[in-house]
Amino acid sequence: MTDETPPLALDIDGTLTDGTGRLDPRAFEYLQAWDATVVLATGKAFPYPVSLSHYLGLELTVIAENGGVVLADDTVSYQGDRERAQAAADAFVERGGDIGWGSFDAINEWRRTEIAVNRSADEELLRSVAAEFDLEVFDTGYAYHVKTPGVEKGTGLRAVAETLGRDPDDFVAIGDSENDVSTFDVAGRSFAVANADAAARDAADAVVEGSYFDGTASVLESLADE
Ligand SMILES: O=C(O)COP(=O)(O)O
Ligand SMILES: [Mg+2]
Repeated sequence: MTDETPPLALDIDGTLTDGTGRLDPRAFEYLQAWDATVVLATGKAFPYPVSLSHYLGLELTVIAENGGVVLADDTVSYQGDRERAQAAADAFVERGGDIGWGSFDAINEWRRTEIAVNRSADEELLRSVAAEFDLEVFDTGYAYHVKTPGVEKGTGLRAVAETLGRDPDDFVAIGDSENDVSTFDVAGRSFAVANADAAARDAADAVVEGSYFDGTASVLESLADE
């Protein structure tokens, strides 16, 4: 490795997981050995990336809820209107929609800034109700996220970089879906894994050959060889 190891901004679902949604065990090996900041940047609620960072032995530098929650250097900030998202979700259910996570909703229980809906839901109805509440819907391939427009992982990455005293351009981003497009725009270099959706593929500097963590591992290996 010639240059300094670059800091990473990594999506979780579809990027650190395998095709069945489970965390690829190699993620532990690669990320524990990474000699620079690793930011987990996810659509999942705050506790998920915090727990994962904790058990990876990483500093808690986290972007959760698609940029709704940002934690760096022991400072947390929240962006996005959960109450408005909740009102939209309630209206969606009133009109016959189903949030779809069952009776204990672990997906939204700790969510502070948006609402996530199972992809089995009626997408057309969800999008029209969200629009009535001036909210947008992101489809990550894992959930529909009913969120405040302008709240994005990329804005979160800018905030993290500033807190850490780094240039956002120093970061290498890897992801798989439309909620990673803003991260790709902010980071200096960006890679979509082969399972990525069209939005992520178009926004990335490069689309790698491997899917899921195979693709991510190939990027990390090539960065380590630079
Ligand atoms: O929670 C989701 O829908 C997707 O999560 P991700 O951003 O880590 O892929
Ligand atoms: Mg993803």
